[in-house]
Amino acid sequence: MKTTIARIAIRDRDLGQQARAHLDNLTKPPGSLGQLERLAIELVEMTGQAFPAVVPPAVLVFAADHGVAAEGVSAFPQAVTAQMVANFVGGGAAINVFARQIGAQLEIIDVGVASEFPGGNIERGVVHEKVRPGTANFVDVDAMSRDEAERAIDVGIRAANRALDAGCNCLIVGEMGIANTTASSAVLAVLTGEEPARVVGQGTGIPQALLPHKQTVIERAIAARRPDRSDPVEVLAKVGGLEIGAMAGAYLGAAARRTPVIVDGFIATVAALLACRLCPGARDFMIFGHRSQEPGHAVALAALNAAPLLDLDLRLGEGSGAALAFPLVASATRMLAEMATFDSAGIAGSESRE
Ligand SMILES: O=C(O)c1ccc[n+]([C@@H]2O[C@H](COP(=O)([O-])O)[C@@H](O)[C@H]2O)c1
Ligand SMILES: Cc1cc2nc[nH]c2cc1C
Repeated sequence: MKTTIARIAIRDRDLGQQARAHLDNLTKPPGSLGQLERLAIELVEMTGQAFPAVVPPAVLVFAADHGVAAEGVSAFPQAVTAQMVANFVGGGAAINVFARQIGAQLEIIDVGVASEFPGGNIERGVVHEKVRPGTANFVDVDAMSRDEAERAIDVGIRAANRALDAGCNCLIVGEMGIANTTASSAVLAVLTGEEPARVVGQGTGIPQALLPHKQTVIERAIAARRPDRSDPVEVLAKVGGLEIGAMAGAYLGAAARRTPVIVDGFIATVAALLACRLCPGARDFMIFGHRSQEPGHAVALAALNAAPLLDLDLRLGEGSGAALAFPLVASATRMLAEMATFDSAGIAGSESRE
């Protein structure tokens, strides 16, 4: 982790200025492509390329279980994590559909699934990087040890490096883990100092009436574990999750290689906040794909000063919202590279008006 963080450089603002000038020469009123223009400049600054490439993208989905599921905080049983991993391998989940649509390489990483995969161990189709078979119930004991938290982050760094070594130019990072909205809310409450009441939500769809119970579970855990909010690895170890750590690692890995990464929904954004607390410079390489319906997402986005590209009422996870945002990111790069300039198209610019 330390060597990866040490490699994270700042954005190339000078090249961004040149991209601004180029954008203003393209055949459109200056600024008329709005946020897409800002996105294009950000991509230039991130990659250090005047004409950045984001294809092909890679989707990384980190799966893990959570001991806190035993508190009855999810609408679904823990076994669904392993069952959904089997579904990812079979190609039938939403992220499979969207990854195929955008021509993405898709990798599923088991960083801590607790239950057996249906039909036995899945040898092919899953990268086996299990740090431990699920976290412990953090109401009673720490979710994991500090060493395990660091190993989970390293799993994510390795996954990012594999995708980039394979020639992918943009990362889309997602997760699967029953009860991970409880862990994410706990991490977010600690990192931001917000009341758990402000960051708790229905996750997979628990009834409104169960929200006070979920909130109490988070409050009890934070009171018992007392994580030091200035130590992100400790927060992850005490009240976090293995896939949350791995996602944070993947963002660090992308940033270290100047590669844009599209952040998905609530859990993914809490992991992004964790990565930024480990290394503030990682923020410069993040694009926020969508605004999740989970109420804590707004808190996490505000903590990162982030404005997502889409708002589609999603609350799925898996990287689905980030994958849906990818075509916009690709459009920004194609606008830069393929649009004609006023000169090349023989069109009068606004400055030639009498
Ligand atoms: O990405 C989101 O914003 C999001 C919001 C709510 C739920 N999820 C997904 O639902 C699971 C966690 O929900 P829960 O209720 O089991 O904590 C996990 O697999 C996530 O991928 C994801
Ligand atoms: C079916 C199902 C699919 C998911 N994908 C991400 N989280 C999920 C949670 C459930 C329950």
